[in-house]
Amino acid sequence: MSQATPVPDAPGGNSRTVTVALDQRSYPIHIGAGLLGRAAEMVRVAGDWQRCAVVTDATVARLHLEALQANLSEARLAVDPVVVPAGESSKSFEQLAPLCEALLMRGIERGDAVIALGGGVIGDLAGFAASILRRGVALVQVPTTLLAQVDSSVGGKTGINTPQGKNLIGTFHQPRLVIADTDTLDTLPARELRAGYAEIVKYGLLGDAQFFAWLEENGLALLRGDAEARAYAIEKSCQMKSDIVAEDERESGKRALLNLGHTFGHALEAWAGYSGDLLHGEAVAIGVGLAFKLSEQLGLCPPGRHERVTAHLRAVGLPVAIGELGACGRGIPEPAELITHMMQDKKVTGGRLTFILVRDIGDAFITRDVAIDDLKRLLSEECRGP
Ligand SMILES: NC(=O)c1ccc[n+]([C@@H]2O[C@H](COP(=O)([O-])OP(=O)(O)OC[C@H]3O[C@@H](n4cnc5c(N)ncnc54)[C@H](O)[C@@H]3O)[C@@H](O)[C@H]2O)c1
Ligand SMILES: O=C(O)C(=O)C[C@@H](O)[C@H](O)[C@H](O)COP(=O)(O)O
Ligand SMILES: [Zn+2]
Repeated sequence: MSQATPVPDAPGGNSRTVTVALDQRSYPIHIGAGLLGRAAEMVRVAGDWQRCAVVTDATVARLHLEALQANLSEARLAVDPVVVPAGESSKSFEQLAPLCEALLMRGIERGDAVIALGGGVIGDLAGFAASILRRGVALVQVPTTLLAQVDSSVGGKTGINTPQGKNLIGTFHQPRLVIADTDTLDTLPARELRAGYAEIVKYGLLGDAQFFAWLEENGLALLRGDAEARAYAIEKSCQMKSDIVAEDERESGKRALLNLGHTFGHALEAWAGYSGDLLHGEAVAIGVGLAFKLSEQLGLCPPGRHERVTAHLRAVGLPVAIGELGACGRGIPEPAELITHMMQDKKVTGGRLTFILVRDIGDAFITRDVAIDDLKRLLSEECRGP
């Protein structure tokens, strides 16, 4: 279990700390209110860095950069921040090159750190830049979306998208510290909160039926701002992800469970052109629904589970079926188009697709045994519209 490794000092107060246990590269995830204004003390404990360059997006810069930058400046750690445009399209070669050059221009050396302040887009992009800058500089993740606090800031996957597919160019580069200030979620739009919630539901579905049942009871309160429910769900999600990453850092086996819903979801995002029409978490929600539907159709999972899972996702306002995509104005994808995108998935081996399917709620498994005809049957039913 990841809790076993000694943790660098926790910030105290009402915050909670989860540790990702990776021997010498273990790191803490601090979760709590008001942590942005105390970041420098945590940064000082995590590493002996001379300077820290904050990378953020334009929206987060407007809302949350000042609190972090002022605190780093007081501790004489700050250089000028680098601000990139907000949105998924920034996870691109077009943004990566100027970002790397901007970091070099600010004199970021091997003994310095990059701080990713923002959602998963900034975490993945700045994390990738940190991993290749001078062949690797330290990374601190300061996630400001629910999705980033429960998922993308943890585990070290970094990367960018290309027309060929999601995250096909990237690295594993673990952060040295994660600071999840739950106050930042107060400014997050409801749609973004729901998208992050989809990844929380994913944890229950892949490995903890009781957690899913808790979400059925408490999910709406969490989304409406219940601080205790939020903190619990963030900690629980980080703990589940940390345990898996500690066992299988580079996804040679078990880590692929974290991809539940993503084989479908990433194909849908590529089809939507990485636009704001379909958020990552929304694509994952649809993908999770499809994983349960396929599992039921193949007789791998008892009947009724797809209904229960999609009922909950629908109740919190997430899409659960490809047919619902018609509403975003792009029409509905063709099954063949989706299969072409799916064939670019990083889990494809020897030309065979890998799926994360389920025996039940809380019991996911990895399989290469889905026949292409079964997939085609599912998609041709799904791509018909409502
Ligand atoms: N590396 C991983 O393990 C991992 C895991 C899951 C998802 N991801 C990636 O994460 C990305 C999605 O991340 P995301 O959902 O955080 O999207 P995002 O980073 O685009 O953030 C969503 C939107 O919210 C805005 N925003 C961020 N914080 C805010 C705040 N506190 N208040 C108001 N607005 C705020 C952003 O400017 C953006 O417009 C995808 O690219 C996905 O592939 C990576
Ligand atoms: O950390 C992981 O491992 C995950 O799979 C988490 C996913 O939620 C995330 O979207 C990840 O970026 C997908 O990874 P990929 O390797 O399929 O690109
Ligand atoms: Zn994801």
